[in-house]
Amino acid sequence: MSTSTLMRMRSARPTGPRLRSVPAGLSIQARSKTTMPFRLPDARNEPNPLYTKGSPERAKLEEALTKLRSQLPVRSELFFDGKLQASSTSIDQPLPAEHATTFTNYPQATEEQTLTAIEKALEAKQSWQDTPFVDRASIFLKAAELLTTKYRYEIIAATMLGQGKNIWQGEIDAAAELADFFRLNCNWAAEILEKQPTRGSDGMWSRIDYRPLEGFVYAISPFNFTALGGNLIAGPAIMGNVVLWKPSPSNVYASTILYKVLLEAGLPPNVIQFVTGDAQAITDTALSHRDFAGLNFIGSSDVFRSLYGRIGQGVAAKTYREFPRFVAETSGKNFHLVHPTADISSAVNHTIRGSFEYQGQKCSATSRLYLPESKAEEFLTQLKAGIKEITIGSPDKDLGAYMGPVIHRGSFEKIKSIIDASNKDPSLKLLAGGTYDESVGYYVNPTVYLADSPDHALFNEEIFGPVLAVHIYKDADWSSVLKSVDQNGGGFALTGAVFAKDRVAIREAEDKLRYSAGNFYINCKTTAALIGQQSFGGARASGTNDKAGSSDPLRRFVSPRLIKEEFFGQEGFTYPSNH
Ligand SMILES: NC(=O)c1ccc[n+]([C@@H]2O[C@H](COP(=O)([O-])OP(=O)(O)OC[C@H]3O[C@@H](n4cnc5c(N)ncnc54)[C@H](O)[C@@H]3O)[C@@H](O)[C@H]2O)c1
Ligand SMILES: N[C@@H](CCC=O)C(=O)O
Repeated sequence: MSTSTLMRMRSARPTGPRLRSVPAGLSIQARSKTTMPFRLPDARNEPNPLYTKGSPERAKLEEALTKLRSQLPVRSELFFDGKLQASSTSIDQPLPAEHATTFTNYPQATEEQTLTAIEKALEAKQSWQDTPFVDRASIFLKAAELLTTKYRYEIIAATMLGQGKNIWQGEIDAAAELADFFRLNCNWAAEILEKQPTRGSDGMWSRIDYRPLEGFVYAISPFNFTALGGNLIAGPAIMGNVVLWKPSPSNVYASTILYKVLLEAGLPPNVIQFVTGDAQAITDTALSHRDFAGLNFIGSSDVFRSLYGRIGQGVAAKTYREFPRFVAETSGKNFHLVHPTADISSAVNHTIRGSFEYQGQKCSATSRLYLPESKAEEFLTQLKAGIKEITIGSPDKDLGAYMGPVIHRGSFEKIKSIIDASNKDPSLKLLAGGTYDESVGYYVNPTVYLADSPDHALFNEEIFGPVLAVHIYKDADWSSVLKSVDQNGGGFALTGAVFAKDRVAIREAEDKLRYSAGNFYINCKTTAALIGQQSFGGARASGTNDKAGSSDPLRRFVSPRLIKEEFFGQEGFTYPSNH
């Protein structure tokens, strides 16, 4: 064998670590059609106007609310195959604040329509995945701009009336968080596309082609955040996937606006199919399809369990071409654990917000509170005083109200039955609320029970309403209360917070509660993770913990292909050691 042949052979094998220089996060080459490097706008969070009385933003929002009121009931859409679709049946969503008024009616897709939507999405797949990343990203960046300008007040108003949110809750959800998701998903996608092998050898180049999944992604969104539907579709779509989106029946109208904004921003109509109607029927059709490739779900754990089981059966029966991916963020039973050294008034304020903002209808809402005996009276006195200041009212007729209605009759009935049973339970002491009023809308007063036992059902069932369970522990029992916090919570592990000044106590809580919450907060409430700063998700029964608000879930919706290319021909097949 000639010397030159040996040298070439060696050069085709790894010669040790060698870092290729990757331009610091800037130069993303789209897979096709464009070779221009580009830089995405820096990741940022949308600023929130304050909406104080008399401010220009408040005036614009009031105008949008008045206009929306005058149009009720508004029509939600069924949109697939590039156009609005007719439907022979539709369902009414009452206004949560006034159940006698219909907020919207939304069409119900037939099985045939759902199938057509899937087929049309699959037809659009090739051209969407061939669309350069720069163009896909640009559509979502433009949609964020439209949402925060032209459509800001319209979509906030829709979220306020349809979901029963006050101004602040509407703003942080439907304008800010939604725009953050559209913008930051572009940055996260870029982060993934840039992840390329950094070790190389002379004579060859290895690279990764981040392929979208081969089939379609099925996105199912919950009622409580307009932004979450936007995130469930945006992540997979920016990575080049086509998506069948089934919005929540209790968030159809705001989701319709969101969808139309994407079309206006230039999204080809068949990339995301907007299919409304019966959850089980649409899901049956989607999960029976050979091209079902991934589920992006946010909702309750029980629904996810049934979907997981159903997909498992499909996998066992070889229904699908590929093993479907799932990303699912589900329920919580979230705790505030207060140490004797805590700043009590701060912990009280955080607890009021965590438990009662948006009527406790955040997956992250605080619903378990653990107080040390030495500070319990001080804490509870302040808590009760704070609750007395809480105002409740219609999102648009009483703009100053802190709380509004819960979402629908099903939710109201569930909370009401828990309150009725708790009011009669001798092992519970009612500290605040315990009342509700459905004469006009689905209103539940902020409610607090003190429980004899930390094992009571109130510490273990997700209520999804403004009901807080309190347990008082002896100061000396800090270690055993940590155990109780971990072991209760209904098997969920979404969010939790410790309030303390003592660093040793904080360290102990952080260590002992390592698996009790996917988002663990120190001296701040369990709600309000800020996209891009606090990625979000829980394990155990709270979901797959893929951390919404980061690049992680996007990685689930790509199927990387490793490409290795050699630059020299192979001359001979024997090894040097053969000679
Ligand atoms: N962890 C998170 O990030 C997060 C965020 C928001 C909400 N949530 C959870 O979501 C729940 C509240 O939202 P919700 O009331 O809309 O939840 P839900 O589970 O009732 O519904 C969620 C979605 O699933 C659909 N669905 C319901 N039954 C179905 C079935 N049998 N088959 C297929 N789809 C079905 C609904 O139509 C909706 O689109 C709470 O449990 C809350 O904790 C979690
Ligand atoms: N990410 C939100 C909760 C979303 C669930 O409802 C929060 O952190 O409060």
